[in-house]
Amino acid sequence: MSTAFVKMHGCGNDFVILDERAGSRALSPEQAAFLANRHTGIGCDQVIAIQPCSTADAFMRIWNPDGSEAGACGNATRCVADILMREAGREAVTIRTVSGDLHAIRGADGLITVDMGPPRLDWADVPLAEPMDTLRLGLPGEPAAASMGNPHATFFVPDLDAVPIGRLGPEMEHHPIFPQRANIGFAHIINPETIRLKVWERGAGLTLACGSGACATLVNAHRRGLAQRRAQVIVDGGTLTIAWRDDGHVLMTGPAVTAFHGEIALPKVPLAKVPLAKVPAA
Ligand SMILES: N[C@H](CCC[C@H](N)C(=O)O)C(=O)O
Repeated sequence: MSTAFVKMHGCGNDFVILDERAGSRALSPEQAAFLANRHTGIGCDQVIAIQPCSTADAFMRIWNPDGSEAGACGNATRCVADILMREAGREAVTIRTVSGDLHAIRGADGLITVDMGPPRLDWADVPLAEPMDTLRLGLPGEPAAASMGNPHATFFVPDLDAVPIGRLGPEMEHHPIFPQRANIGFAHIINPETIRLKVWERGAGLTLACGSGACATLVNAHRRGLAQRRAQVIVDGGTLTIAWRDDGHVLMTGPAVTAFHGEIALPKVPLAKVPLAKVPAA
């Protein structure tokens, strides 16, 4: 029996999105890894399931290519919002995730703004393995840390292209200070309203964009006095506008693009652990 999906991306951060509202399928981690694999499956940075929800427009689940589940995915949230808005003929929807309800609106320019909620800045909420100042972790490079419903560390660097991300990324992703691992952002402050960012994503590797990473980076940059409360975050796949509102909520604005629709036969039996596609050294 084949399964319909839609392939979408936000600034090149790409997704396979399954609509489970007709009948819950509850993907296994192995099936998610199969779908995400760029050699043996469809290929994407995250697999997304849209599921029924009685008190929001839909529930959204997020899997990384290694089969791990995540509590936030900014770029995919815009894509799911686009689907729901088009279906309902509305320009505003609410998507529930394990980290809370996310309100999305479409602007006159067609870009989608998601209220990603407030950042979590206490060490226990990132989470970190021990009490620590999240503004400057006691690690080489002194990254800042924040959660947007998923853990992020931000390294501020003078020259982004000189950073050995292929080595530092996985090293920090798996550092024991991050009991749930972490997404590792490398940010260069061009000016207080413009930041260039690359993210080694937890469970996915280097991606062309990371929406929750852009939010965490703006928050951490402002906390360090390096950026205003609103900035353009330039990622390899495009530009996101991030604003940390005075009420503490972080707004992320950017595109949501449909690449194609398709069908695939989902293997029923648990698959042997699908090898993570080798992430090209940065
Ligand atoms: N790898 C992330 C999930 C996807 C985040 C990213 N694609 C975004 O747009 O926020 C994690 O494990 O927390």
